[in-house]
Amino acid sequence: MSVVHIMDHPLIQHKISYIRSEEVGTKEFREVVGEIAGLMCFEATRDLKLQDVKIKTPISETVGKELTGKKLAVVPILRAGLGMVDGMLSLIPAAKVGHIGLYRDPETFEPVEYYCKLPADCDEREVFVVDPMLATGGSSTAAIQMLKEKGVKRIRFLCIIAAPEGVERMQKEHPDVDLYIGALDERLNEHKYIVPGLGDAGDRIFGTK
Ligand SMILES: O=P(O)(O)OC[C@H]1O[C@H](OP(=O)(O)OP(=O)(O)O)[C@H](O)[C@@H]1O
Ligand SMILES: O=c1cc[nH]c(=O)[nH]1
Ligand SMILES: [Mg+2]
Repeated sequence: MSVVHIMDHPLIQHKISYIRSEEVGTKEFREVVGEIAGLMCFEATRDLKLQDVKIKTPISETVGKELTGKKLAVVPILRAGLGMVDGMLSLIPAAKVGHIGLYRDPETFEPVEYYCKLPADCDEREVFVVDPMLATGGSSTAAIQMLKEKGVKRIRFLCIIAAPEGVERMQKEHPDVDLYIGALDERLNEHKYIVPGLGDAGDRIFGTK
């Protein structure tokens, strides 16, 4: 069964409360989403593997630590996931970036695929899938399935707000994918929006409504 990490860092909680407000405009919303993504990246990379490295400082020789193991990739689910990419890359700048385009059909709530471009060696990388919202779980489970079909073996999923329904579906369909969740909300409404949530993350990041 996957591990569900709910972020308890005060800065993450504070920033999430801030962007929930309908009074926060596009510029600030986008900036703070990026900041939250950076802080969540810090938490989601805690278990990356290290190896010893010899270093000569201006004072003496010593042994330090450096990252080892698989290379990394960040894969945003378009559009809203794009808002998390720069924050992730500010901590893991050598990561490659793939894109998966999905939108949720407003009638059926099923994900519709419209784009997929991944690093050629993505099957050799640890992949961080990012999307601010995990609602029914349709989009994230589909994106992760697409990555698995390309041979990706180690996947983590990061979202800023999740509904219990989405978490349950992710754990059922992808029990090998650990979840990093900024805040776990109450439920979905009749339109499958997260309550209390923050509205439509893509529209708020790009100012399309
Ligand atoms: O868990 P689900 O029920 O699938 O809902 C979550 C999805 O819905 C939103 O995307 P949306 O379809 O609004 O596309 P957008 O990012 O282009 O706005 C969100 O960014 C997720 O991708
Ligand atoms: O609450 C929700 C649900 C799906 N997508 C969003 O952007 N927000
Ligand atoms: Mg949207």
